[in-house]
Amino acid sequence: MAFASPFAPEPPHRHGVPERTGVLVVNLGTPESPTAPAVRHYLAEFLADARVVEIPRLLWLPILHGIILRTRPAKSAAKYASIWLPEGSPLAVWTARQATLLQGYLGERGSSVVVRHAMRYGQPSVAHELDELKRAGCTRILVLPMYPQYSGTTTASVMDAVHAWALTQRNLPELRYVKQHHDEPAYIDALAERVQDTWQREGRGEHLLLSFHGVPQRTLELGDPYHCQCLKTARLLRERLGLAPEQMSVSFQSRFGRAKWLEPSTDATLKALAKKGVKHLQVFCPGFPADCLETLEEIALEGRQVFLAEGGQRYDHIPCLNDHPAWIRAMVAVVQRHLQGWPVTLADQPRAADLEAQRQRALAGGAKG
Ligand SMILES: C=CC1=C(C)c2cc3[nH]c(cc4nc(cc5[nH]c(cc1n2)c(C)c5CCC(=O)O)C(CCC(=O)O)=C4C)c(C)c3C=C
Ligand SMILES: [Fe+2]
Ligand SMILES: [Fe+2]
Repeated sequence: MAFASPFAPEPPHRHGVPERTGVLVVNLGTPESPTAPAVRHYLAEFLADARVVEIPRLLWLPILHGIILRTRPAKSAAKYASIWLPEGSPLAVWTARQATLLQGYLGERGSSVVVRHAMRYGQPSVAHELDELKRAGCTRILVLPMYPQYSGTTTASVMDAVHAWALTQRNLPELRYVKQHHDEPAYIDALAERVQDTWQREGRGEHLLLSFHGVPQRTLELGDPYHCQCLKTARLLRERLGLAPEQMSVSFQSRFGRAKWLEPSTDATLKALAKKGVKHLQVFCPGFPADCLETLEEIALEGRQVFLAEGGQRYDHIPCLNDHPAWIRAMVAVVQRHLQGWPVTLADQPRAADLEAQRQRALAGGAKG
């Protein structure tokens, strides 16, 4: 008698079908709507991940379900409502668009590379998108987390989700990961272009603040390289922009819970800069490839109020990389470096003049929103 197999059945072998390579762009995830129930559903999955909150489950789950998920969703939902786009959550809109553009730059569908995107928490799930890549004939898959700086709290959790899917597969694809790209020259170039775009439009501020998402201080003490990688990104960007050390600061935002998080906090830094007499401040978030709640609400809205209340006069939030062509080129560079050794046929390297046209075509054809 046959018993149920833990491994998914495979389609019959197909001979002569060209093998393809998949690229899976993965970001954090975001609620389906800016409502308390949707935010509760999202936070329940996100904050139950032991990579994210490193407290023994027996202690943490009662706090999560008994306190956090009863109080936080309504407050967070109001914040989400203040930044929601007609097409949906900014994080979802930008991530989908980035994947579409990356596909456009790597070659249109039908070339040997297939690009899809997934969310670590919520939809489209990592498992579903890996199934789709396999169904599309991908026998090799490169996973590209949208976290330039590696952290056990984020990047490793994306890897966990891939491994959980792999446990269900009989015929595994070859798997590779982009672990980090915090010092990739094309990423630093894209960050610099983003800042320079704002300098051209608004003039150069007196000071540039780089705000990265925070993590508990303890993760640094336990060997997480995140803090170090943030500082390296910041130094490379400062050198690339030709700024002196005293013209730029680094801070960490979005503290959660009572434990000590990385310092200095963005909030305290905004106050300190205003008190020191900085009148025109520009704030940028190099660790977030896509604008999201943490950049549009916490930095662009709340941060401005904090700075102006302490005596600052001009505050510019520099948008995240989003669909900036220099960022899509940087994604291409990162992917190409990681595809080495795999038999990939990319579309002919597009001429610079064709890139913008291709970008517009990709946007018109495929992007959500
Ligand atoms: C509870 C601990 C948290 C850790 C550790 C953490 C690390 C971390 N997060 C990002 C990127 C993003 N976080 C976002 C939202 C968000 N983050 C936490 C908590 C931790 N993050 C919460 C509770 C939330 C939800 C919003 C809220 O209720 O405040 C987002 C934005 C999501 C969106 O929908 O727009 C991003 C992106 C990184 C890079 C990181 C560690 C390096
Ligand atoms: Fe976060
Ligand atoms: Fe926040």
